[in-house]
Amino acid sequence: MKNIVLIGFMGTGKTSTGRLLANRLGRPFIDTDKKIEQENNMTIPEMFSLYGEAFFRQKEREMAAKVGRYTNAIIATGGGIVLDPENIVRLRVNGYIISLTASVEVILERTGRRNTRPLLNCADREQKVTSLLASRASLYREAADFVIDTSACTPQQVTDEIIAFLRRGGRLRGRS
Ligand SMILES: Nc1ncnc2c1ncn2[C@@H]1O[C@H](COP(=O)(O)OP(=O)(O)O)[C@@H](O)[C@H]1O
Ligand SMILES: O=C(O)C1=C[C@@H](OP(=O)(O)O)[C@@H](O)[C@H](O)C1
Ligand SMILES: [Mg+2]
Repeated sequence: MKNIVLIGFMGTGKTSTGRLLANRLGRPFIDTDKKIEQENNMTIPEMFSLYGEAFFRQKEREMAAKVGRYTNAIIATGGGIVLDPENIVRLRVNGYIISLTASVEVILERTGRRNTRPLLNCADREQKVTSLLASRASLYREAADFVIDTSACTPQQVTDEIIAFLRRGGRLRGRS
């Protein structure tokens, strides 16, 4: 079976929805960030501060190539996976690409709880989210087989939508 690959901005719920979806479908769950941390024995904030963002992006590229060869898995990616179009090419070979979106307000609320995202470790988080989102929104949209706005949905409802998408045979039927 094809992988289900969740893409989207930080705080759209890729990690939590992916885990829930995998549990519900009884399929393996992989979070690329978590796997990068485990394989390098270092957290992402440590990686950014010790070696810089470019180092993390290289690890992320290698991880996209690796998990792109899996089958049957639910794969939650990091929000920057779309920055290299080759990552999407590799993830699409065996997978449906599902983009989760959310409003700036919701993203700020969800990412404000724990400070684990180095890119949002700044004075003006709202300005940062707004500008990063503006620069990435088209990348998420263009990569997606299906788009789900999670702003007013629980993770449970988002997984329901993904399961309905799969039951339709992964065919796009309008984007919500
Ligand atoms: N649909 C949702 N509704 C409410 N809270 C959510 C939803 N999805 C995720 N969250 C919460 O938002 C925070 C960020 O979610 P996470 O899954 O880590 O997002 P991502 O992996 O896309 O950055 C977590 O505290 C999580 O519990
Ligand atoms: O958007 C980004 O560039 C990033 C998103 C993070 O993952 P989440 O989207 O799961 O928060 C993590 O990969 C890293 O902090 C960089
Ligand atoms: Mg995540």
